[in-house]
Amino acid sequence: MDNSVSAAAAAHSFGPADSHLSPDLRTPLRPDAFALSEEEKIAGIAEHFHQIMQLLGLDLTDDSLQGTPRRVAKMYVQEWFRGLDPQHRPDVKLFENRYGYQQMLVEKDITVFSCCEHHFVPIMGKAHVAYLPGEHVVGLSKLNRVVQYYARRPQVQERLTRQIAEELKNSLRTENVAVLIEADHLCVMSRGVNDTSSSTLTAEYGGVFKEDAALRAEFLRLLGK
Ligand SMILES: Nc1nc2c(ncn2[C@@H]2O[C@H](COP(=O)(O)OP(=O)(O)OP(=O)(O)O)[C@@H](O)[C@H]2O)c(=O)[nH]1
Ligand SMILES: [Zn+2]
Repeated sequence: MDNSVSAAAAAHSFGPADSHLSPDLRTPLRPDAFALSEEEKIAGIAEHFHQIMQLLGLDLTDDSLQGTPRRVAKMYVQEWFRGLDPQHRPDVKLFENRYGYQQMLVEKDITVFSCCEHHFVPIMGKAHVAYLPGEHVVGLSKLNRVVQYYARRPQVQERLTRQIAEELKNSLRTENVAVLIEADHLCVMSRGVNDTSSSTLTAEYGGVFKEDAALRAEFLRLLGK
């Protein structure tokens, strides 16, 4: 590795990528993943995407195509893969449970827009998350933000599901968390096996959700499943 890159990586104030997650759940990132600035990443990706388009035989002087390499690069860095950067990790603040609410809270139909790490095409679907409040409750939007943060990375659905569950367990300070994701994979729909009707369901249950079949059934009933 180039010395200047490793020095910059070492200076990143967030430490090793995903160090707050169990090693088997971390997205595979190199130690120098954050050594380049956002603009340096965009410029580099645009250059490479320009090359891809050239190789496809496209005329990059065409008005409509000219801006595409930079458009794609910005989309990757600022939107599709913004969840790789720990600076975007949501700050999940807890509040004292003054309401004495002890039942399951479900946040359902959270939009999942992710990217298949095998083919770099979209994964689109819904996440449903639930937890049992103890002494603390969380601002509802933080549940959506946690889902979005981990979705905005190259992913497989199994890892995405477990990353969200582990983050919620840690930040909500309870094991009593459930995550269910139903999603369509464009790599299955638009190429290869070309199946437009199948979809993928994954679930992770912690604490009481893992032990209590009736609670899981109640979760699924609240989701209308
Ligand atoms: N487990 C898992 N597999 C996924 C996910 N997204 C895509 N895949 C699969 O990853 C596999 C990659 O397999 P390969 O055989 O290397 O790729 P491929 O030749 O493009 O496979 P086909 O899609 O069958 O044409 C495919 O079966 C994909 O359907 C995911 O989120 N989880
Ligand atoms: Zn794929």
